Amino acid sequence: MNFKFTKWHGCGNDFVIINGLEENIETIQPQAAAICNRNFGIGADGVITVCPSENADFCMRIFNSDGSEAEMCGNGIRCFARYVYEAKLTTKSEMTIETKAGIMKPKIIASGDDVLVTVNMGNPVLQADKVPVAGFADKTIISEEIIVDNENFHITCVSMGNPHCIIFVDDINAVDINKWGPVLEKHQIFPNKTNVEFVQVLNRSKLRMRVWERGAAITLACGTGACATLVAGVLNNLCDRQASLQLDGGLLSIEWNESDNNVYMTGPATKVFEGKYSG
Ligand SMILES: N[C@H](CCC[C@H](N)C(=O)O)C(=O)O
Repeated sequence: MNFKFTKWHGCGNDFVIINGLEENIETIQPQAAAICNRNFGIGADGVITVCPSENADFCMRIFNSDGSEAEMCGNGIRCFARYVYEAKLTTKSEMTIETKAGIMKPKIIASGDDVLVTVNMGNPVLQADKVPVAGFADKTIISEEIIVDNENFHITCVSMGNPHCIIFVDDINAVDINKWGPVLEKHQIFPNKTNVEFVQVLNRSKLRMRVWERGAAITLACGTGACATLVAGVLNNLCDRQASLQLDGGLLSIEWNESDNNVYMTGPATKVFEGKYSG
C-alpha cells in the first residue's frame, strides 16, 4: 500500500490519519497492525481514516494497533477534527462526524496560544447487556466485585460506544497494569473484550487514570476512557460531574452534563508530521 498520511496525537495517544477521500484505503484494516508497528512501520496506537458520510460532514473509522476496529476514539476524534479543518476539507470549526458509536460533534476552540477541541461524546451507556458485560442482564454495574486469578477487583462498567471497565484504587503506582490489563481486557464477562482503566481519586475534581486499551495495550491516554472514568466516578460518588483527568500523556477536562445527559470532553490535538508510506 502507498499513501500519504499525517501523524497526530492527543495527550500522547497517537494516530496515523489517512484521507480516504483522496487515498485508496480499501484494504487498510489488514495493514493497520503493520502501519502501527513502531519498528517496522510508521508507529502509532491506531490508524484513523477520513471517509465520506451521507449522515454527517465526515465519517471516521478507527483501527487499533492490533488491527481490530473500534466503535469510537476520543483522542482520535479531536485530532480528526483539527486535521480536516487544517487540510481545508471543511471550513466548519464545529462539525458532525459519523462513527460506529453514533454521530459525534467536535468543536475547535482557540484558547490563548493553545487550540483545544471540545467534543459532545453523547450519552454514557450503563446497562450491562449494552456495554456489553455478560451475566448481569440490564443491571448497572457499579463497584461489582469479581475475583480474577485469586485477586479481588471492584469494577464499574460504562460504554461510550466502546466498552470500559473502571477500577478505583488507593495507589495508581502500585497497580501492575501489564499483568492485570490483558487479563481483564479478555475476561470472559466481556464478550467484545474491554478497555481497562485504573483510577486514583486525587479529589472530587481531579482523577488520576492509567489505561490498558483494548487492542492497543498501555497508551498514554484514552479519551473515551476518561469520559467513562468520570461517569464511573459520579456513579460511585467519588467525584463531581466535571473534573480534570490526569493521564500519563496529559490532561483532559470531562463533564457529564446533568441536563442533557451528554458527556463533554475537552483537550488538545497536536500535529506531529506528514509523510508517505510504502508498505
Ligand atoms: N482501544 C479502543 C479504541 C481507541 C480509544 C482511545 N484511544 C480513545 O482515545 O478513546 C477500543 O478498542 O475501544
